[in-house]
Amino acid sequence: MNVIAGDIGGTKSWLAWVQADAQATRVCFEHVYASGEFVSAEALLQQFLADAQQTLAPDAVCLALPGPVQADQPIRLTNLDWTLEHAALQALLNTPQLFFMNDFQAAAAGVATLTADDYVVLNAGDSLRLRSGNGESRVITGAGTGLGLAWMQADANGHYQSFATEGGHTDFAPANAQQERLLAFMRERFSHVSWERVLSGPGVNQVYQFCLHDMTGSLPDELRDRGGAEVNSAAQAGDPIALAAMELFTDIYANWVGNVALLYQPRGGLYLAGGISARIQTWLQTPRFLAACFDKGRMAGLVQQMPIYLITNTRLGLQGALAAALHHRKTS
Ligand SMILES: Nc1ncnc2c1ncn2[C@@H]1O[C@H](COP(=O)(O)OP(=O)(O)OP(=O)(O)O)[C@@H](O)[C@H]1O
Repeated sequence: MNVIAGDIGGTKSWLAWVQADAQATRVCFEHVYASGEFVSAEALLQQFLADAQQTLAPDAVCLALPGPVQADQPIRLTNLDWTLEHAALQALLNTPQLFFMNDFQAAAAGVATLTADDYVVLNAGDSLRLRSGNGESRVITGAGTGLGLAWMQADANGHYQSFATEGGHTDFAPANAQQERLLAFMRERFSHVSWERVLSGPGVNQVYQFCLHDMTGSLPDELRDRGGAEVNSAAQAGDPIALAAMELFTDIYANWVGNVALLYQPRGGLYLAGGISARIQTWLQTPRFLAACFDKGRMAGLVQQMPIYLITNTRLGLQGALAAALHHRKTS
């Protein structure tokens, strides 16, 4: 059968046309598009159909979307000015089955497709004692254009079902005096300061601006617009303000990961994904990351038991959307 799988993001959209049978899957065409170059999902998919040059109609299409997904309702994306209408897209794609799912729910579904080369261990936790993932709950979170979070629970057959959340939009909580100053700085700019406002590409820029203001007392216009990639490379080049910003970002990322560990107790694994995580691998492997992650007072020992993995395979969301489409076809 012919399947289109897509991982739609605020920055990039990754689409693939795949042929699958009971034995194997074969990628016929795959491409990563810059989301901002398209006015709508329709425009993006029209371009994809033209590029893929397939003659048959797809039997199923699964699109992973950044934002809350509710059946039978138009879907507004969180960090992209697109609204997706199920019926209109289904007609455009000429498919009998079009599924929408949350992007981190898809990333969660993609965890089952990973091999040992696709992730690194940040904290071994009790995974060896528990023989990792044997029916234990798992959770996946990560910073990209936004901050995603989904959790997974194994069913009676050992197949992990994934569940979306909008946890990235919960209230940011500062863990120390410096972070309290950051919160005050951000409250002047946003009516609601969520974890995503801090832990995302735009968030790296906010943290950098805060450090600039906090350390020098001024905020020159020419230094305001430094994106995640620019701040990260300036830090590596030794820029003291960018360095302070990346350290603060790493601490706050760790605080969030520690919170997620306490909320879900994911003894099957706490996975980090998202476009930023793999790109800041060196920061996540510094001792300060785990130190801040475990800094949970009387519950520090509990957080230490959770295995924490950094996923380095950037194709995760696409693989998850494809796995979900194939599983759905099999069970429907
Ligand atoms: N080297 C880097 N260091 C830190 N941040 C980076 C780096 N390169 C890119 N980014 C940030 O990563 C973000 C893009 O993340 P990602 O690739 O996950 O995009 P996306 O899949 O479109 O996002 P989402 O699914 O969250 O909407 C951008 O905001 C960018 O600023």
